Amino acid sequence: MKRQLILEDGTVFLGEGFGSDKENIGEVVFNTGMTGYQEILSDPSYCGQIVTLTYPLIGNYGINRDDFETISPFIHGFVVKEYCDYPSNWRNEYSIDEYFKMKNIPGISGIDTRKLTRIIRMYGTLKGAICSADANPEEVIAKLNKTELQTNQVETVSTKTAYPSPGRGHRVVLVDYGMKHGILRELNKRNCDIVVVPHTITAEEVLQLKPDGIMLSNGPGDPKDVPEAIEMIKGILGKIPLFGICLGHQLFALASGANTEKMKFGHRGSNHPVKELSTGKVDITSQNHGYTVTAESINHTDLEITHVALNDGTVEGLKHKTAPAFTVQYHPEASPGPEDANGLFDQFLEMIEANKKEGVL
Ligand SMILES: NC(=O)CC[C@H](N)C(=O)O
Repeated sequence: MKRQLILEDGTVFLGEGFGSDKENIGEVVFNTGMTGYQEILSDPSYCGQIVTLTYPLIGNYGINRDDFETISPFIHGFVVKEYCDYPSNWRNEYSIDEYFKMKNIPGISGIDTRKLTRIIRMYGTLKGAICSADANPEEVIAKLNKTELQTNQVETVSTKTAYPSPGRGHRVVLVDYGMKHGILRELNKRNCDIVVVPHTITAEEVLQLKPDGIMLSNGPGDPKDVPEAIEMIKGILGKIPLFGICLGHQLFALASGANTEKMKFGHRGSNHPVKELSTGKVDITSQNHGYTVTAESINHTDLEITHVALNDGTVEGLKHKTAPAFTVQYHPEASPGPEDANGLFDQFLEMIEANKKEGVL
């Protein structure tokens, strides 16, 4: 079935539909990862976005039971060059087409994704619609120009109630702003006694759980749209060791008095080099973000930049000068992508242990 991808700048692409035949609007972003489409389509940080993949062949290993990053995806659409309807892999359970039909997500194939990516790089991320082939482009463009994109994505994706993921190790409160399962897997692997909590949790409620540490998860949207989270972080900063990833990193920066800004087209892919300033060590990292912490805004805070992106020099890691707290813009849990930065979870646990010892003395 023919379908269209229409962008707010007036570009119209004609392609073949797969998945749901629903019409969807979203912010069109590109991801340069060569594998890992299942983790990408199920990462809640893409809530409200239409993702195009620059790797040209998508779907060849299907969808399996084990690689999801959330139970139900929040992505608004998938745009690919060549779609494979006959996946071949021993773990394969569904084709993307079958899976997207179940989850009511539209996909479009046969698109020149290289051209689309160049448009996004020139223009910046822009609004787009996946719609039927007989939709009138002018009407769709007018609608795109009128439509305000969602700003309550964290509320949409965060858990509504707290739940435990018990272990015998350190008690970690994991705030779910749109948490990827990869973060939970890493903490489980290290035997943490985890309580996953909603984004609305207050500082008092966090402290009542008597945690040894707090983790701020990744999540969708603009960090400035989650003021309750910024307040909570201000209330616990310095009281318990803190580790934040991606949106968690941005929220930590805002709570510490720094600023964030929207990037032109963001970082989304599995091979972003990041340098640790204290050692000069470079990690290849998995990334997915459209906002960044403004480097100059750090000067007036108690924060220190620990990591920078080698591609564009943007802030990739922060630590507090006095409180036990550090955060990264990239994804040490990978899923998908390289595991170079996985040791940051161990650093978090070492920080918890050091903090406990200090408490005893
Ligand atoms: N993966 C994330 O947590 C993304 C953070 C934020 N939504 C951004 O786009 O920058």
